[in-house]
Amino acid sequence: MAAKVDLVTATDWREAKAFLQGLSPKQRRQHYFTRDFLALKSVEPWRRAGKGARAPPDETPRFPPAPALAEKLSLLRHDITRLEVDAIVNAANSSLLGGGGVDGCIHRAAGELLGAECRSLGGCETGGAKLTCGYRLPARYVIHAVGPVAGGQPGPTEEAQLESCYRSSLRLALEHRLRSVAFPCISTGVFGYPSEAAADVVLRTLRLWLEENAAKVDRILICVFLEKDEEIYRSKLPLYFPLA
Ligand SMILES: NC(=O)c1ccc[n+]([C@H]2O[C@H](COP(=O)([O-])OP(=O)(O)OC[C@H]3O[C@@H](n4cnc5c(N)ncnc54)[C@H](O)[C@@H]3O)[C@@H](O)[C@H]2O)c1
Repeated sequence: MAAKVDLVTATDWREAKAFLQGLSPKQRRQHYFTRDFLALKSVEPWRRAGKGARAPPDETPRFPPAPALAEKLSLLRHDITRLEVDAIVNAANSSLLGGGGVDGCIHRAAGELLGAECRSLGGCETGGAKLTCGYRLPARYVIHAVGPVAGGQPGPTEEAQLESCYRSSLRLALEHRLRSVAFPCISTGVFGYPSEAAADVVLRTLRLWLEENAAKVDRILICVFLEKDEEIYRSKLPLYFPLA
């Protein structure tokens, strides 16, 4: 077992990462930045939470019902830094050196060691993703994904880059045998990707990905922050993950 590390004062991210990776889930809880975390078992799968959701009356489902896939997906409105999952995805920028928005929240909650490990990564291209330890987060890992800067007018390139963020993040999760991954609404804040258009890209991507990989994960969580995003996803989920 690696030597005990104080995550508040430690300066060596490699030592801290090795220490955390050697801890049981129960032991890790002593190092969280918050006591107010949300355990995965407290988050309902869409198969149950979506019972009352209705698609817009003039729209028809784009995929057939797939209850088994709806068991692997969750929608929740929460602060992503408080989710106790294998990985949370960060809406980063190509420097990976932090910033504002959800990026700022994640770096503040994880602590200085997250920035130290990010500095060792040498940035990340748009549409790509890189993995770090979660440090003081309840999430074991952070997957830093770089979304497109859409500035309100996404074209085919930005749409493909947004899809690539999700696929790259999920590929990393499988490579590291992570079974629960929470996504924020990547690119829909400062990067200006319209929320409705982004939700269509996200839900189509997650539906197709889960059709191929459902057995390899326990849960994919869409973690929105704004009420408007919760409403958008609740109205679009029945189009991509119809329950009957
Ligand atoms: N000055 C800066 O460098 C600066 C300023 C603002 C944002 N940013 C960030 O914004 C850029 C990425 O843009 P983006 O639109 O992909 O990201 P974003 O602007 O963080 O928005 C992405 C989504 O995350 C949501 N969000 C914010 N906080 C949380 C939270 N605690 N939990 C869950 N969701 C949350 C937010 O409402 C939005 O729906 C990056 O540069 C990143 O650093 C940077």
